[in-house]
Amino acid sequence: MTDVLPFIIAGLTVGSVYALAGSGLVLTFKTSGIFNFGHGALATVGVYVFYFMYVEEQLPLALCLSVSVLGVGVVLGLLMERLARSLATVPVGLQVAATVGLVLVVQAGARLTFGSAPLFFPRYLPVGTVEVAGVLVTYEQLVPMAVALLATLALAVFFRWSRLGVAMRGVVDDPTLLAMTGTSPIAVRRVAWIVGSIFVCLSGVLLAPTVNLDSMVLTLLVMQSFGAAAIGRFSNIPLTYAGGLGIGVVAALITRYVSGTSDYFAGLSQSFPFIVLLLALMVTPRSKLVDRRMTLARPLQVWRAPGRVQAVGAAAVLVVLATGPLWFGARLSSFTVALSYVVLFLSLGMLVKSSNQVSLAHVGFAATGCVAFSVVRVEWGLPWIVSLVLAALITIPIGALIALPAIRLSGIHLALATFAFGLILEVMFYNSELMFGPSTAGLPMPRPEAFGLDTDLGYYYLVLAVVAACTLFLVLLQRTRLGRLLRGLGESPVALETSGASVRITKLIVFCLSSGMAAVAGALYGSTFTNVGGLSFQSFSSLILLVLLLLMPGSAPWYAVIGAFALVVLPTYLPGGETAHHVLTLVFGLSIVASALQQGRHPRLPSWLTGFLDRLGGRSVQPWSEFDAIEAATSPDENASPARSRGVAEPGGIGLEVRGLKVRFGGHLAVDDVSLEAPTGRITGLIGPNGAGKTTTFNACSGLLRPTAGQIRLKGADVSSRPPAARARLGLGRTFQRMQLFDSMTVAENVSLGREAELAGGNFLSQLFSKPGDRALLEEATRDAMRLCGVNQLAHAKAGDLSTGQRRLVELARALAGSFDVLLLDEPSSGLDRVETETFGRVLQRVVRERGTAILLVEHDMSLVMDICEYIYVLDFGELVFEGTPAEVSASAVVRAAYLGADEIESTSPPAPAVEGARS
Ligand SMILES: Nc1ncnc2c1ncn2[C@@H]1O[C@H](COP(=O)(O)OP(=O)(O)OP(=O)(O)O)[C@@H](O)[C@H]1O
Repeated sequence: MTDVLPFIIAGLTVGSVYALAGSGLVLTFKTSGIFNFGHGALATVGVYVFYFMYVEEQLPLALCLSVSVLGVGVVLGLLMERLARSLATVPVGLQVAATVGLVLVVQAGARLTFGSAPLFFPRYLPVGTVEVAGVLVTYEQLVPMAVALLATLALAVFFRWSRLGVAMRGVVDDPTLLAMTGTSPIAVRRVAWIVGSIFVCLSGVLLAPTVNLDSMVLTLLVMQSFGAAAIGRFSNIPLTYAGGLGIGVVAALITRYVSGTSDYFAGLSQSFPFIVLLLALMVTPRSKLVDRRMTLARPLQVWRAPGRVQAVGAAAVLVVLATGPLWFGARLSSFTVALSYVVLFLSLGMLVKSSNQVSLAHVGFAATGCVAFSVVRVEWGLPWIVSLVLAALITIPIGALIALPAIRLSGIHLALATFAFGLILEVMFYNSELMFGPSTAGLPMPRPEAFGLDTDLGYYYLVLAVVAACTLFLVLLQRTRLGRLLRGLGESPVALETSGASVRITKLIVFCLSSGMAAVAGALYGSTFTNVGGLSFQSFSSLILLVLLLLMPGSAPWYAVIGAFALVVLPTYLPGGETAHHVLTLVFGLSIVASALQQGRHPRLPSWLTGFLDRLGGRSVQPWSEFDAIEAATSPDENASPARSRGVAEPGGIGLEVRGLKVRFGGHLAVDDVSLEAPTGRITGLIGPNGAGKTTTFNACSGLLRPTAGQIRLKGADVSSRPPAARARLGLGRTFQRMQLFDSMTVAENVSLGREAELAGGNFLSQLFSKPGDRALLEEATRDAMRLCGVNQLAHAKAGDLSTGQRRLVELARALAGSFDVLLLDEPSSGLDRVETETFGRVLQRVVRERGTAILLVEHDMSLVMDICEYIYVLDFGELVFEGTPAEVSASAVVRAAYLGADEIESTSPPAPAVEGARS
């Protein structure tokens, strides 16, 4: 025992620091919904301030501690709250990039101010020991333990008993409600950020004496607290504390008993917190890993130059690059490296820009590709180009491996999982025989020998050719079904899924393609040099790549070209060597933070220029903005056929059946034993006041949430355990109360994707390739659905530019383009005026009459409900309180009580004629 105890105590000490930092992280994530990848950078600021005051200025310890922990904590907390407010509405990639930007700013700022060499950090805690169970424990070990314990206890007490603490819990559950009680959610979050920043600064100052002062090392050490936060499911502070201690102790025991037993385990202790992070993300139920952001991001609208202009631009760039060696001089290899980075940026952009998924493991994929290439080329002796292709193919299964958590995870949790994967790969495997090996010489990366391609010049042209091929591949991919699915996935995965495409398959495919392309980049990069080692592929570089990717303007391949040259070539032209490099890093970091504060908007090109380029490229300016779009949008074409492929269903046949549905959110029963039917050829209403459980019922029917009990049957078959896409393919379509459109796509593309998602389905091949005849089918379905809803004249307008009423019609058209037998329409008329609503009602009646579709309609517009519904169910507080014909519902006192409240109904005499107009 006395042998193990010192390791346990050392583990508890480090674990206490993780616990402290992790608790600060959880506190801020819990209250703001923003996960701070720059958490370690905040600690680093505190530590440098402490160093400056204590070592350089030799000020009293108490003052140094107060300023570096409390003072810096308060200032950083205030700044972070401001940044977090802007991040609440930006896509997750930019959210991650902005907080990573903080790391770049702090790292570059520290190096510019204090130099690049690690600084000696003095021990400032009292020297002495106490004996515990026969083992001497130093004060330096005891103090972090005591501080972390006291801080966590104080936080728990604060949460439990103080008014502000209760408000902090409230701000997570319902910020609007909190605001109504007179407490400002912003003020509450500000306090949370201040407390979180103080915690992490404290953890940094406690950790610093155990390592030499280096901004990168310290930042990464504090990042180890992510594992503790994951154990606390990013929301539970006591569990995070326990997780931090547990990780610290197990890591120390690994150092004692495992690390020395094999080369493969040498990095196990260091990567253990990230292994815990990855495992916790994989085993935590998906429902617990919620996106805590208050407002969901809408994708940013970007102007794209017409195809012809882009082609001319591409040809011009190609000519410049092809003639470049005439003037590159000694920088030729930098340009070759930049070209390999173009491929790396393109591969990351495919994920982040196209499908809104964040990977922080891309440099790891590049490293894997590099190693695979070397093995195939050197050990198997295969030709260069074959080795390049095989490097991609070998890396793809690794991409698929990381895509497995990706399938479950989304948003910030996916970013965390890939971050952990990249770090584990680096720390545990880079130096093993499996990858680059223990020697610093690294792996041989021979170039092709023929045609002078082994010279620097020849190899440059070879890489240029591969880059051109990859770019062409990506451009063509955007025009394929998979390209459209990826855009849909990026903008509204829910819409894609409820239209019939299995987004799991789409995610898997894109991860595989993207990792394969990153492998190509790694091999191209490696062959630029004769030998390459793991140091060239530090996983932290993946974070910088993300920052650059999101800073760069334009669509593929422009952002990749600009990003690669800004990262690799630009520094070679700047005077000042290392200093210039740090200044550039500082600029990148500050720019991404500034961009986040601007909600990710890049400065727009002047409209005269975009107009000129549009005309030059032959892009006709769409008339939709000039004519009265609303009028056009509400003139359904009576001749349009309600497109469908399943034939007309018999009226009164079995459509949707809900049996004994119960949905519980925590302690709240949102839907309580609801049973209803929506037969074919009928519009069935589902009404009830706000919060009655209507949308929850829809979500349970379409498979977006798992009910606590009950059964959903579609056309007689039990679909309760089927995922949303499978239900859609079986004939269940829907629209959403909070509209789910593909905002950067045109109306025609939106509507068409409604049907194409169904054709793509849940099969790899059908997601990758269209069948002959699909195109004609799509065109017909799209045209008919748009004409039916009167949005055909808006066909080329971007969905994101339309009014709410027009967007509702586009969403309906998208649902009608699908071949659904049952349609769930969630408040489809909200945003339409009276005339539009009546027209809308006629469209629905026509669809039901001519297609035999079953429609279940949730509506607050009672005149529309009474006009078009044949049968109505009424929900109140999750329970079905009435059902009947419109006349029976109008006459029902129970229904009026539900809408007006029981007290009011008693005093309303005689009973009101109808619930008409009852709106919430
Ligand atoms: N994800 C969730 N987590 C916790 N509670 C939820 C969640 N979704 C809904 N609720 C709660 O369930 C209840 C029913 O909500 P639901 O959105 O289904 O009502 P609704 O009838 O559609 O209301 P509205 O007419 O305002 O759309 C409400 O009390 C709501 O706050």
